[in-house]
Amino acid sequence: MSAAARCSSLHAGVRLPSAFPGRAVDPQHHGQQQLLPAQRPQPRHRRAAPLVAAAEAASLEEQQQQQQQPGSSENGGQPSTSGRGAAPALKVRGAKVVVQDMVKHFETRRGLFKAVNGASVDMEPGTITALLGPSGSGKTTLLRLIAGLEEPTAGRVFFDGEDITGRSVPDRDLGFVFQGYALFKHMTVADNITFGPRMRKMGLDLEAKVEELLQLTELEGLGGRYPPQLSGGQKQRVAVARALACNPRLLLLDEPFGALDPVVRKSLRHGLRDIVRRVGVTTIIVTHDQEEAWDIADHVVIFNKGAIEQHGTPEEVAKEPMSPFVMNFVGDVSHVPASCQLVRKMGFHTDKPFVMVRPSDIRLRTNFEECQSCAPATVHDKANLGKSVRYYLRFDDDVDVDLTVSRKVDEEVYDLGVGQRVFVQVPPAKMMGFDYSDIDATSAGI
Ligand SMILES: Nc1ncnc2c1ncn2[C@@H]1O[C@H](COP(=O)(O)OP(=O)(O)OP(=O)(O)O)[C@@H](O)[C@H]1O
Repeated sequence: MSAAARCSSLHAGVRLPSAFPGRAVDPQHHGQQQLLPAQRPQPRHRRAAPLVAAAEAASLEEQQQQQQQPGSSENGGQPSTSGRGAAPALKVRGAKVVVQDMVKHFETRRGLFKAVNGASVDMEPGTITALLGPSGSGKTTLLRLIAGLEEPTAGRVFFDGEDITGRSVPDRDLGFVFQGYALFKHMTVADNITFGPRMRKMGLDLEAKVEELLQLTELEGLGGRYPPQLSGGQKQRVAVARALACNPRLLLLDEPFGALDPVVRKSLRHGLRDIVRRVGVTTIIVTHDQEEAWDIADHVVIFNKGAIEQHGTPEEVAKEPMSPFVMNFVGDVSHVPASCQLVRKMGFHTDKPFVMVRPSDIRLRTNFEECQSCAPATVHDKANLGKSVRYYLRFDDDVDVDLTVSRKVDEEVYDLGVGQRVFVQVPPAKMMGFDYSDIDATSAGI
């Protein structure tokens, strides 16, 4: 198998199956809703990327299952999106990273500011962890603390059990990719890639290294170009190749796709996932894009006001949000008064004034006889969003809840008209009481 073929996931428009069966098609996140009318087929409850049609999700799932057959992984037992192994020279043993009680205070004119406030998280070797959270919640600061670019006020970082908190940046075996890529414009692609090994006098066969990395990142033939002669996606791949040139055991990416348009982003993130899996490097990515985090990461860490609100697999965090903040931050929710008909009918009790409901937890029926405990509502409006359809449901006490379904699901299952009566059920266990102060993401500081 040629290296070019190995990197096929980097081709724009090529869609690789997810390496994580069951996650990329999770109905709990950006979910598809359930409609259970009489004599209607039940929808397939799975999620691909938001608004991906159920048929596409089904075919993805089949591909994922094939990928997961015993013996299908050639990457040290790790799932591989391509079923192909890394070039041996590029393969590394990713570090196990443990962040313990990390605190960072910045001096500001208004006093000390707590940017990171007691963050603890473990990252297993070779895994991808996404740091997610609102702007200013401390994601980049934690990344910089792990890199050694900031000195912690308190807390420790361990690589493979070794305390590296006091080590300099070059002594940490890291690779970096930043949003702007920070490529050297006056150097060729090849020189950009070999910059690190040359500075560190690593004594590598630089020509061979460049070839391997150009192949891995599908940039063959572009080694002699200068950065201004590259597209945004190509620059991003050069940045990844350069970050991997010193065989890092931890790769840190801060909004690596931020400057790219959504189509290129999607294609590149699948390529990146494939590359880091094959190389085996432990990877931490800061992103604002939840779809990106869900698509690429084994673990997600949700930040709020400098603290970690929750971390776990994307499924865990989406299905079992542990706080109103996480439930509100991850995926779609509707906010309704705790005293409204829907909440009372479902028998949900809370001492909070509001309740969150995920559209993906809504069950609809068109026949009251089938669900006498349901809350009646009317389809108040229906919006065609291209690949999806949004229904606006109005309950009899004038409380509104909306839900979005893919066009295919709508055609095959929903097909409701404006003014139609529906009967709504939401499992009380899926509701969460909250006050607006619980979901306020304004930075705390001190
Ligand atoms: N050098 C600094 N001095 C003072 N405050 C800082 C410094 N660096 C970061 N901060 C503050 O710390 C908080 C966390 O910043 P950080 O960049 O980690 O947030 P973030 O979650 O990465 O945000 P974004 O998603 O917008 O990049 C912010 O309020 C920021 O203003």
